[in-house]
Amino acid sequence: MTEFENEKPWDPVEEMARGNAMRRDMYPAQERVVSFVLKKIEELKNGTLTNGCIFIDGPGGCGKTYTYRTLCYLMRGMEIKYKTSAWMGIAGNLMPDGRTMHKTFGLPFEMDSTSSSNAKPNSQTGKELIETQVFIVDEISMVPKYAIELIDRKLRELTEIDLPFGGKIFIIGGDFRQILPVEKKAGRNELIALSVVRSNLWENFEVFRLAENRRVVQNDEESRTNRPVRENFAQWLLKMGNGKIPADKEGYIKIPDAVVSRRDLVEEVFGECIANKDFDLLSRRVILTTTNERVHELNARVLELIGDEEEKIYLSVDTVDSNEPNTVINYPPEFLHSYNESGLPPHELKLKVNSPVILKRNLNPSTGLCNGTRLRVKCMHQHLIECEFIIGERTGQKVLIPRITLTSGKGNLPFVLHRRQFPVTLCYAMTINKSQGQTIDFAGLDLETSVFSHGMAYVAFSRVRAWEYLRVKTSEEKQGKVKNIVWKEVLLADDNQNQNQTSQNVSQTTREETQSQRSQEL
Ligand SMILES: Nc1ncnc2c1ncn2[C@@H]1O[C@H](COP(=O)(O)OP(=O)(O)OP(=O)(O)O)[C@@H](O)[C@H]1O
Repeated sequence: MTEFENEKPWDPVEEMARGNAMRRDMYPAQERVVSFVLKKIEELKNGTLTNGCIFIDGPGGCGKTYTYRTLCYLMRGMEIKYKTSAWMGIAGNLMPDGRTMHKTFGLPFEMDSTSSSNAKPNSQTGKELIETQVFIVDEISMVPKYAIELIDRKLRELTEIDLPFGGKIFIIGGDFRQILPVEKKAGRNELIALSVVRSNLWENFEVFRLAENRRVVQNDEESRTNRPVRENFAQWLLKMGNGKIPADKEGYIKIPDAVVSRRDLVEEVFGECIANKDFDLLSRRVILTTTNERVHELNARVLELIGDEEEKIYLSVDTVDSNEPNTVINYPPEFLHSYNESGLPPHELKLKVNSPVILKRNLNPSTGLCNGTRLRVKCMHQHLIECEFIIGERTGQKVLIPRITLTSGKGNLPFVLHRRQFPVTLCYAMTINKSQGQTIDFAGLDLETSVFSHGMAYVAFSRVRAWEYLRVKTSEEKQGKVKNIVWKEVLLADDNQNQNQTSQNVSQTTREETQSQRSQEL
């Protein structure tokens, strides 16, 4: 049920009370965002709004989602029509009525500067976009600027109002210390150019900063007793994200000794859970690594270690869709079955009861089944897999996963491959890129092969709430050090300024080292 469906399941008075209760608990920077948005809503209502663009900058855990949720409840109370979305379904799912941006704005899957949305004035999407007064878009660092520019053009066209985003209130939030838009084969300059901060629209956004990490210092007993250590972790993460931790000339930074793994990482992360058959604990632990090949290796190894649990192998049906009549001859089934790409489940899907799996497609975002949702296998049938949610509000809730037909990504093969399979893969391990937006109880970071892009190390370290939930495997050569790539051009001006102040203290060497790191990446 969304904002636009007839029978709203909420009562505006209750929602207003809920929003106000959350608002009372806000820290001052969050409150400033809410007051500003409410002022903009007043301007919108009395027809004086000329620019409703707002950016909420917040490192992970600083309460962006909490702020969006508060705003949504207040807007429900005020009967203001809003839409919440994110680039990835998993992030959209954390907000009330959250959807993917593709669904919300009718975006095409492949985009460039000339792309257009399929939302026509008379279509359902078009009508809803016209009616919407406030948009909230999360995880903005992953969004290519073309998407935002396309939305701006579409809203101007639909509303016939020549103001940014057609005179709507357009709130974006995120953290540019995190991974940037993913674009195959794009280098540093191209990725930076793709970022929303490089769009002409960027200058319209009023910037608000949230800087208190509320995830690491929650109001529970554990956080209260460990508060100084937790705060130290939050500050270290921020310094890492801003590129303020001194690095050696290859860009490697020292990490605290206590988190360095000196044993086999798989043993260290999963050994005890496997020995105790504690599958609940096990499924909430994940090893994060840099490449898909390494993910497959690690998943296979952990599955092997889990002794005699019931196992099933599901084989996919792979077919080719091409106008080229010889395709089937050129590409025999063995070749199709051997094909793997990150968006597809494998041909041979080997699962055990209690294995954690991750969804590869948005099956039903409104029920929490998004690309990136983590589940635990409970029962394996021939045509269905029974799973339960591992984390979040739905923990323990049961769901049935059917087989579906998935299609290979555009341009990856000279033809389109259709694979009929359960849309899941094992997730004892996942790539750091895939983990963006996930909260993980305990993470092993497999950084023997170093990270290769902006924000990867920061995303990996910031998935957990405290130092004690991390184990990091570094390379033999760089014992106790990990590579930290920070492209300062995408950070906001103040972060760079603070950085400059700090780096004056840190010494000239750091700057030279960063320069050398940059030239290496280029
Ligand atoms: N003012 C607040 N009062 C109480 N709890 C809060 C407040 N702000 C945030 N929190 C809690 O802190 C935790 C982190 O907040 P939240 O998920 O909103 O952060 P975030 O910035 O969206 O993080 P991420 O970018 O990693 O998703 C959540 O459990 C949230 O409920």
